Amino acid sequence: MKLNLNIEPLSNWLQPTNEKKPLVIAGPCSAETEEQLLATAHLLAKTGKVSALRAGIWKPRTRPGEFEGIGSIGLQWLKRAKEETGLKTATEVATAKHVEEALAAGVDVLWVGARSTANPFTVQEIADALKGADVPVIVKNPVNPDVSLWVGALERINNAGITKLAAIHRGFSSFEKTAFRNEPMWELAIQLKTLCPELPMINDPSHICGNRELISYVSQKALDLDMQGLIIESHIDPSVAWTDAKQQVTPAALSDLIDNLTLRHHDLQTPELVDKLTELRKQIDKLDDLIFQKISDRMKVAEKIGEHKRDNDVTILQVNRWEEILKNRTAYARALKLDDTFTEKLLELLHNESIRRQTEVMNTKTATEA
Ligand SMILES: C=C(O[C@@H]1C=C(C(=O)O)C=C[C@H]1O)C(=O)O
Repeated sequence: MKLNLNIEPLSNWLQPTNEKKPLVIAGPCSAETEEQLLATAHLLAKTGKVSALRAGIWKPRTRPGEFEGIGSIGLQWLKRAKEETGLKTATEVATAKHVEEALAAGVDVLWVGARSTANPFTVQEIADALKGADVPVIVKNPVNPDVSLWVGALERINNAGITKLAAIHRGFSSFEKTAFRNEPMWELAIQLKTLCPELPMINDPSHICGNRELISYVSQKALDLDMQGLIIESHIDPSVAWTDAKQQVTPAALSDLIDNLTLRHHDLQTPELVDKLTELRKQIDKLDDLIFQKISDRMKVAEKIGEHKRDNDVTILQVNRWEEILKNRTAYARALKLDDTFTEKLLELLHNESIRRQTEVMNTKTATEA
């Protein structure tokens, strides 16, 4: 399936400040005071590495009673920051009223937050308010790992006539506690990119990481996955930030971080390098064929086991055997330098398919019964 969006290239509305560096949108999680926003904006502009200033004006907070954003007054601060620094401005909108006010105040880029993307009513309300406007909109992934909701939100906004469109990958809520605040689940960003290769994708390492330490690793990985830009939270003094203090970086730290990122080419630069890649890809093609032949052989044996079980009234699932396979194969694969998690996922896929095939066999009548 391909996703048919009518979109303009990112370069039509936002460009990196330097072609050797990624596109960067940066700024505080929240606009707190006019002084904080202007001081941060000036330092960010001075780095020469930032194309747009981000700041939350209306903040969706999980629990009531926390700082819920400075509100409409912040739009005037953004306007002033833009006049003084020349940086474009970006803020989150979650209601029709936010859209109207942000457009009236001349905000350059609007983004739809993860909680809004998860709710089609909210996205439709935002889309309706955007009708007739020629403003860039970036849509964060939904909080839950569901690419359809992300796609649906992009379609609703695009159907409202917005062609300056991009996606933000900010990671997904997960039940498991990991090193990340939001699990990157890179495979979902890859899925969206595969559905719509022309859709610009911007990574949000601040919200994926939840702490400063991992930001450069996640940023580099995003660039290596061919994402076009980064949106990074930066505060003049993160230690006193009213929101997300742990994940914000100073403008100076942001500047160092960008200096240390490598922007790789999308394509190889010479015919010799292309030939080398083609040769290696031929090897991959052959190996993939062999893998699938072996998987097919394995499934045929599983079906024979299924027939044997059917003829002798034995259950398909045999937990002891399954556990033995998991243990032995993981050890075998580990010795071959394969990652345990990868091996377990692969074995689970094989086991599920083996069970599905045996279920079919079980429920097929034998020649004598028919
Ligand atoms: C094939 C069998 O049936 C099931 C499938 C297995 C497999 O595909 O390896 C292992 C154990 C069973 O849950 C079996 O019993 O050996």
